[in-house]
Amino acid sequence: MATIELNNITKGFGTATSSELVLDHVNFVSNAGEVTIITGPSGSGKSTLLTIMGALRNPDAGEVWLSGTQVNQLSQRDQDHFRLEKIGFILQAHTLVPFLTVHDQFRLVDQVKPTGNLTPAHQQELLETLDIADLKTHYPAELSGGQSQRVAIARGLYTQPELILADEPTASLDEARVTKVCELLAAAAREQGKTVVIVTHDDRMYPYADHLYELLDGQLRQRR
Ligand SMILES: Nc1ncnc2c1ncn2[C@@H]1O[C@H](COP(=O)(O)OP(=O)(O)OP(=O)(O)O)[C@@H](O)[C@H]1O
Repeated sequence: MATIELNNITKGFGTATSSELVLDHVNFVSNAGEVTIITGPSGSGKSTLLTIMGALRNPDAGEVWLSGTQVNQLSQRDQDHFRLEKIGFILQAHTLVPFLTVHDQFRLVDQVKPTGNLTPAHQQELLETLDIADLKTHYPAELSGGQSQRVAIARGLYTQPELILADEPTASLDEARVTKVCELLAAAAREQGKTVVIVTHDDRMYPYADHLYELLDGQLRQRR
């Protein structure tokens, strides 16, 4: 069974009189243990596709199947619960809660999802790998773009989710840290059987992907 299966997804934005079709009958499959990268020009709909994949937004038509559940047919409440249990999002850095320290960003996760998260020792190991262990008492406004990004990555992996969906996770990172992040995401797929989908322009990430897709003119084409 595929972990992610999108069937004939369409999504448009616009008014009653004019609408732009961003996704035009898109099909996609990803399995446990795989890293998939989706690339494409700015504005081609990559983030829209990722948010549909993560049940953050519903398509206009088509089916979104995650781990055998058709999530776009669930109620809002059941979608929320599904996301919490199964999906780790690594979105842009501004998703950090501004009034919580780095440490408390994780405590908040513990409050909403009390089970299944990394043990304190594994959390510490993750923070050290990402070189953010010394930043626990800092607030998001006190972090650089790259530091915020690494906190968001750690928070996304902390819940040990079955599906990891990342939007431009390396945009503010230098070469060495890009390698670290890629190794972490690849290890989550290959060693822990997670399904990892990354939207990125960053060609430094491409070597880590099992499959590479390009989104262009509403169509998703497999490049590799
Ligand atoms: N909520 C929305 N309301 C109206 N239009 C939207 C909305 N979200 C996205 N769009 C439009 O859909 C198109 C695709 O946007 P999206 O952010 O998915 O592209 P992208 O490929 O991720 O771009 P980038 O690489 O620049 O982040 C754009 O034309 C955008 O203006």
